[in-house]
Amino acid sequence: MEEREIQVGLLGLGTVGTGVASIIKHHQETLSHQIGRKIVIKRALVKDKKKVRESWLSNLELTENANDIIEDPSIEAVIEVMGGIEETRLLVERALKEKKHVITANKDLMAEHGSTLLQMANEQKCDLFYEASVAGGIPIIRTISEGLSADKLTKIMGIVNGTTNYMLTKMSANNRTFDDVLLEAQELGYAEADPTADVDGIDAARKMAILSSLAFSSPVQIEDVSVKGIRQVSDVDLAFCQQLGYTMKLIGVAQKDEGQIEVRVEPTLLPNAHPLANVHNEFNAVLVHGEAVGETMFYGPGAGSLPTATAVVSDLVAVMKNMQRRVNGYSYQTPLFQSTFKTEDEIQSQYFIRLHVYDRAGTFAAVTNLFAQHDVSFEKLLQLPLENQTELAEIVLVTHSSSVAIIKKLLIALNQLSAVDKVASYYRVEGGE
Ligand SMILES: NC(=O)C1=CN([C@@H]2O[C@H](COP(=O)(O)OP(=O)(O)OC[C@H]3O[C@@H](n4cnc5c(N)ncnc54)[C@H](OP(=O)(O)O)[C@@H]3O)[C@@H](O)[C@H]2O)C=CC1
Ligand SMILES: N[C@@H](CC=O)C(=O)O
Repeated sequence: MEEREIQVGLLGLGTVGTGVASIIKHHQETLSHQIGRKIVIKRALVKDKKKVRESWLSNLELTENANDIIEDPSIEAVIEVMGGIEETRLLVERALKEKKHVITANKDLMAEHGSTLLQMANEQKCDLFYEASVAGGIPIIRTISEGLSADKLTKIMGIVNGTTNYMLTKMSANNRTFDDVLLEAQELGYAEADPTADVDGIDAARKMAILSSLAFSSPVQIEDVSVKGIRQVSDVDLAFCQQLGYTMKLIGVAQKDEGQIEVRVEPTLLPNAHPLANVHNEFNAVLVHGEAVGETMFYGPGAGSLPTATAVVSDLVAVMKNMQRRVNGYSYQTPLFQSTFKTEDEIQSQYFIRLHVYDRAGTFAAVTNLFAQHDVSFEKLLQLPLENQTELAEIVLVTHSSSVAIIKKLLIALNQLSAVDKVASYYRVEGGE
């Protein structure tokens, strides 16, 4: 090994791993200019060495045995881009015990085991950085933990999953089907190996747990996040959204109010003029609100090989700068305060509600009476015959802000009303009042 080299081990050489290798190869000059050392990938762990890979990767030494990286004393930093939780956790723990710095893009791992791993890294005087785990190429973790560290953050609201944003964009603008656009997002390398986590909102929920833990200095677990994915979003919902002047996005919201936290992820309607309504395809954006700074917004590609790899390699640069200063082991702040979580009675929200009703005299009056009984007022409204049906019609409305608990009671009562066939769908509306 040349004296001015740093040897790193790659755990994984898929979409992100290949991007990391590419950046290290093509940006070597810029990187070594910053850190004074050349970065060399000593070895990459893969599942299947025989798999056909891009020809320029043929110089990389591949292994199917993680020990070849974890137990190699010449490797000073390990980049984990293989995904998964349990097997990966053991590898990361072993790497830290071997006093190797770790960089990971794995939000599943960090949302589940982040605090334990960070504590371990701290004890071992090793860095554990995870910028790529949230919002791909947007440096949002460093922004929250360093750039805005002087402020008291009160709200984070964002699009933090590239796959579902890509899907909703294509479904809304091009009338494409869910399965068709999901396949395309997989082919483009945006989706997880198992895309269930993307479409069911779990990936976004993990990212919101990571962001809110940092922003509010409180431990937020995945179980604390209320989650709904985009599976049930229909072309009819998207068409009504457009008619009423809204855009549907999978939105993550985390807010802290008088010590109480609320974190959720769900398909949400935004007025078309809302900044997040204009974030399309695989792009992500995060609005961060602080008491002193007011509102800030961060935008960029949320998934994909090179954007994500940029975050990973920037973490490696941070590790190497810390090595030069001998200050490794203090990766971002660790949660300090315990918080309580808000109940549905304490959360106020607007809702879009679509009903299938029996098309007869008195139906509309029965529906509006029920809204009045629950003290829920509404403004926007469409009432249309239901396609291919003689006896059913569709009522679409947007409520004014009400407590979520009351809206839920109203939805149950609507389902029981004889004038109503069913509540066809309902979504939260953000930024509308
Ligand atoms: N794709 C993206 O846009 C983003 C991904 N991430 C995260 O980055 C990580 C990697 O994602 P991505 O690159 O898309 O995943 P891929 O599925 O494309 O790549 C995974 C790589 O890890 C290897 N691997 C997987 N499991 C094992 C195992 N048990 N033993 C040895 N090698 C293994 C695979 O080997 P082989 O090549 O032989 O199959 C492959 O090289 C995940 O945690 C993901 O959530 C984060 C932000 C964005
Ligand atoms: N599957 C994820 C990849 C990046 O985290 C996404 O689509 O956002």
